[in-house]
Amino acid sequence: MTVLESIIEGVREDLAVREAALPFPELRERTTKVAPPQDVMSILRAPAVGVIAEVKRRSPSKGDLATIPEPADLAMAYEAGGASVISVLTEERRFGGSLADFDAVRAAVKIPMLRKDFIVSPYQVHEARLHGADLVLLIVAALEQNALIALMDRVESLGMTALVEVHTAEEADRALEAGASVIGVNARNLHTLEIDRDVFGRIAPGLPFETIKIAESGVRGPGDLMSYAGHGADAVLVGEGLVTAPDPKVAVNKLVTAGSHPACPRPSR
Ligand SMILES: O=C(O)c1ccccc1NCC(=O)[C@H](O)[C@H](O)COP(=O)(O)O
Repeated sequence: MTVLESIIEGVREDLAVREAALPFPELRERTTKVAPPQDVMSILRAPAVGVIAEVKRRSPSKGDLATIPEPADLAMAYEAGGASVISVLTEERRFGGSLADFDAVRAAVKIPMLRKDFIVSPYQVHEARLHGADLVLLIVAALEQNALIALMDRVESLGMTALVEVHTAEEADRALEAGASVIGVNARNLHTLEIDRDVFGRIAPGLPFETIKIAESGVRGPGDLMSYAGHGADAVLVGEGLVTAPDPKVAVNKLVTAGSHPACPRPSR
């Protein structure tokens, strides 16, 4: 079993417990009463290379990264530093995240939020909306094509934006066939956990110019952002490099400053 398969096994077990506690029809009903999501596309289309700053306590590849006793404080630092979007990992077993973290951050920041999890069921999409998500991650490697299409439809029908994650050219083709308008190219292979920062440069230039392109993982400083920008990134998604920084607000701001610097290559759109 690969790392991704084992994560998903745990996700399905935890999901069954939540579904038993709050049946889907009741969840769906509650979702209709939440304030509408923000327009993430216009934010991601801004001329500067944006920063999606992630709340990430630990990971299968690195173990414990940061304790993050108050996710809201970290998220407010990210927002003050100029982040465009906050990503909160809600997977509990491997990443130490939760929907309670998501709620705490949602209550503290105004900018759009991404639910970062291993989404395999419409139930999780409605949960994301109920908790105030604007953007939902869908990982192509974790989904059959029909499921990917159905989950994208579900995300969009709730007014949210799907960030469709790929790691190979074949997965990028599947994302495009499914109609993805925001594609994240993850440098991390979720089966082996190896990071290859060159993957973005191999895949992103082949995507349609109107597709929003997000470079995920392995950003440790402005140099990595500039390099991804050179291959057409509209935004970078950063976890470890921010949660382990001595001052996350300063660390985000260095990336944001690099992304808006005149010397930073801009997406050709
Ligand atoms: O981070 C991991 O080890 C990991 C392992 C298996 C599946 C997903 C994983 N991470 C999710 C992410 O893609 C990252 O949290 C995100 O792209 C930020 O990466 P980084 O800046 O390198 O922390």
